Amino acid sequence: MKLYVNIARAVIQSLEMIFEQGKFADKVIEKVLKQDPKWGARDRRFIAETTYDIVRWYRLIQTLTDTPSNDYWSLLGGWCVLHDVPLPAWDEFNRLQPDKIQARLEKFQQIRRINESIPDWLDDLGEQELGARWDSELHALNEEAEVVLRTNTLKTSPRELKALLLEEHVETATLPDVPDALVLERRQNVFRLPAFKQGLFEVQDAASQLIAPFMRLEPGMRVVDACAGAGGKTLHIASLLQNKGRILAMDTEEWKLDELKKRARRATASNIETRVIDSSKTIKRLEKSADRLLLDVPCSGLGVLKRNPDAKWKLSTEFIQNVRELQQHIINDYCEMLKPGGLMVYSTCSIMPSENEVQVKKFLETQNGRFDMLDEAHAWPSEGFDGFYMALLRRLS
Ligand SMILES: C[S@@+](CC[C@H](N)C(=O)[O-])C[C@H]1O[C@@H](n2cnc3c(N)ncnc32)[C@H](O)[C@@H]1O
Repeated sequence: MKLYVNIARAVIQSLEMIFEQGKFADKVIEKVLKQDPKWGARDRRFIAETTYDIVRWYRLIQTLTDTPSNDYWSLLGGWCVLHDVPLPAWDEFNRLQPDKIQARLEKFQQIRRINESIPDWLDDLGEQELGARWDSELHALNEEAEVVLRTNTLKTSPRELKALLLEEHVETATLPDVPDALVLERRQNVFRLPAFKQGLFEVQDAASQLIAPFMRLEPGMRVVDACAGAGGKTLHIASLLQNKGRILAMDTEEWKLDELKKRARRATASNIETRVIDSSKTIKRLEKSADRLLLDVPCSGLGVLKRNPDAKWKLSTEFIQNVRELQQHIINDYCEMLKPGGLMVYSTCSIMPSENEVQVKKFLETQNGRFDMLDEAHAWPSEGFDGFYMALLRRLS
């Protein structure tokens, strides 16, 4: 493995955009990779994977190289040393001493927050909230995320899709507990495949694919997805309803709903209506209208650090506190859209109890017996996919 200067520059540029300009890692990679059409698949993979890896291990590499936090060349050099990539004799790497880096690795491996590369405050929070479980979950959150597809059952079956992808040289594996999921054997860009353009699948983590089936949907139902975003779960709901019944997809961000509409067209999901939430009146008008309600609320994202490792450097205690308040507001106000006897799912992609079971408990207490909980489940990062929480609640009156 040899490091070429234009590839190294692309990694440095990506790191600067993520750390200095606060941009999201996935968007940065997408933009940087468009810069040079001559880069082959290996170069592209190297730029993307190395950037993600340095973001993931930022604190560890910075400690080992003993450099200022914005010295991205030293971070890349440190990454090369740790991955046995020969350091080119470039001025940018002059100050690095590979032997020292290796020696410091042994020392700092003993300190979890450095070895697992996490800010002190976040390590404290995880420990406080999850106790002994935090150690294994934190470790798992540093693994690379799998690429998982969700078969669009409005157009094909997992079996047919698997065979078709194989013809396109994409090998996948099925998952026994997630019927529509296919896991890629080898990471690759699936958005270029004809099968994607034909709407035969969406990319959606296996844990995220547990949410829609948890809603106990039946074709013909009236469903409200109140925090629909760009519609990852809305489209899954549409598949499960077999295009029968109605889905109202809502969000405060219009641009996300616009993206949802595009995806729905590709998927031939014909029963989705979108509505922007611009005031509390939008919710009030829908009182007692839904058989099923999904509240996939905004959260810290602390269950999905495998795919968004930059979040651990951007989150703050203040943000998490604000998001907890928003979650309480959403569950208490939006629950009124449910018909008596209807079911709602409260879900997050966080593993922190303060955003999950604690929120649901607080909600049930304030509702004085109007709701009860029928079921609750966790998907843990240590089980191989993203971390999610889901609670199934019933409106009694
Ligand atoms: C976890 S994301 C939803 C992801 C989406 N359900 C999916 O599966 O792709 C939470 C969404 O809630 C939206 N949101 C934020 N504040 C909201 C509010 N007060 N009411 C409804 N949605 C809100 C955000 O714009 C974001 O799209």
